[in-house]
Amino acid sequence: MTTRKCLLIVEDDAGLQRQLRWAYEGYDIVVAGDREAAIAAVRAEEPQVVTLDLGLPPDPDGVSEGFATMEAILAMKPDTKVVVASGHGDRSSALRAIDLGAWDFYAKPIDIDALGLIVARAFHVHALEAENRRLADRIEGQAVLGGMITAAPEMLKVTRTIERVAPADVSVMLLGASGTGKELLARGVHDASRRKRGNFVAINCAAIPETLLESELFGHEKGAFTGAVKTTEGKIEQAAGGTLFLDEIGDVPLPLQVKLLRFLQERVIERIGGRKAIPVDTRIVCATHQDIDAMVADGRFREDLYYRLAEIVVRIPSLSERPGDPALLARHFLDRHAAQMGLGPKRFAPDALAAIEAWGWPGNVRELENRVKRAAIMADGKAVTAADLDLASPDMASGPINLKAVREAADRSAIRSALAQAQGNISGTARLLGISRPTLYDLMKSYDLQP
Ligand SMILES: Nc1ncnc2c1ncn2[C@@H]1O[C@H](COP(=O)(O)OP(=O)(O)OP(=O)(O)O)[C@@H](O)[C@H]1O
Repeated sequence: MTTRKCLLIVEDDAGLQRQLRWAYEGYDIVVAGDREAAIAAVRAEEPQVVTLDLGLPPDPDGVSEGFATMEAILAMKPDTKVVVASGHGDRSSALRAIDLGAWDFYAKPIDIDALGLIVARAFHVHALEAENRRLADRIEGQAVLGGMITAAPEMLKVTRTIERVAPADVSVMLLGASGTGKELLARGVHDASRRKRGNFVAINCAAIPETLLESELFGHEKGAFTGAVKTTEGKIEQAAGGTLFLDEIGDVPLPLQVKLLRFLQERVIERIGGRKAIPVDTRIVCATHQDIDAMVADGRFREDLYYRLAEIVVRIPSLSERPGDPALLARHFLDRHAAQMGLGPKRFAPDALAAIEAWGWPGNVRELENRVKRAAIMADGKAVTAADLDLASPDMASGPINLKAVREAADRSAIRSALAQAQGNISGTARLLGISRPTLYDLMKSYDLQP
């Protein structure tokens, strides 16, 4: 299905209206001369992209009507890409417009070719975002792994595997780096199994001192050791009829591995200080970020326990191995945290999205969520920038980075700073950068930068 592309031109100058109406090919063009007509056109035609002159009647020399029109359009259809026209040298209104949610701006007098590029890119991004939302809705709609957001084929394969093995009551071992979503997937196993009405109990074996881990897992009888003032069930018993998630299984010490193996073989436990074997029906899902095969090979992890725990092994790709997921997840977290903290709608500035895709995400989804949450609070206006995410210099990123994106970011930042120093003068900017004017024009065109 091809969607009709509709462009709304909001312009009060009749001459410019005529010029712009014929400047584009491939779009349905609608023209409005004031706020009321613009709002009516948005309601009736639902244009994906709007070019908006800020100086509209009754305030043709000011910006108040233009901003009021933009706010009304974005309140009605927040996904609309509004491209704002700023008067000669009026960069402060342009920046204010971006802050209030405009997609981009162009400087008057109009260069039809440059504006055509901005409009084409706005349609393209609008279509991509609509597709992203459609995918996210489809995935969020899946009951089984309800909280899992992904559109990457590598991860969708993982979620399909989880859905298939969940009802089979086999033990599952999840292998993946920290913050890749292992606990979320373990919950997914539980929720998709016949045990979903039972408890899901999680324990991080690396976070509990060795001396306490046995009691945490197996429980103890009253008086079993100093401080054991009452009989206490361990996590395995608490998860009876449900699922126990053993995170960082590689950190379980060897003596405790023996006890765990006995439970898995005989399905009974003995509390510390207890004399009787208690039958317990608990399913185990475990996870580790360590190289468990190597641990088995050099005797740090029992091979017999490994085979009991790893009837099914699922490898979870790191975030950098899931193309498109960083941006998809970032938008999801931004919407969620902005709403939770009552900050009003927020969106990412183009430099933020480029930085998100370029970053290596060594801390995976957890790092992404933390950065986005912090950035939602730090951002001054509606637009969250790369600096708010603390990702201003992708060349400092650890892990795999995208060289093209790094070069582009460096080019953009050098051109912006030279433009500012030369106060928008093209010859002066080219001189500062040590390049010719035509080269500067080409670069500005390809990066959509305005003087
Ligand atoms: N695909 C995803 N969609 C939405 N949220 C996710 C996704 N993956 C992870 N998260 C969220 O990211 C955070 C980290 O995920 P989780 O705790 O499951 O990772 P983990 O691999 O178990 O980490 P660790 O090994 O450090 O314990 C959680 O808040 C989780 O809800």
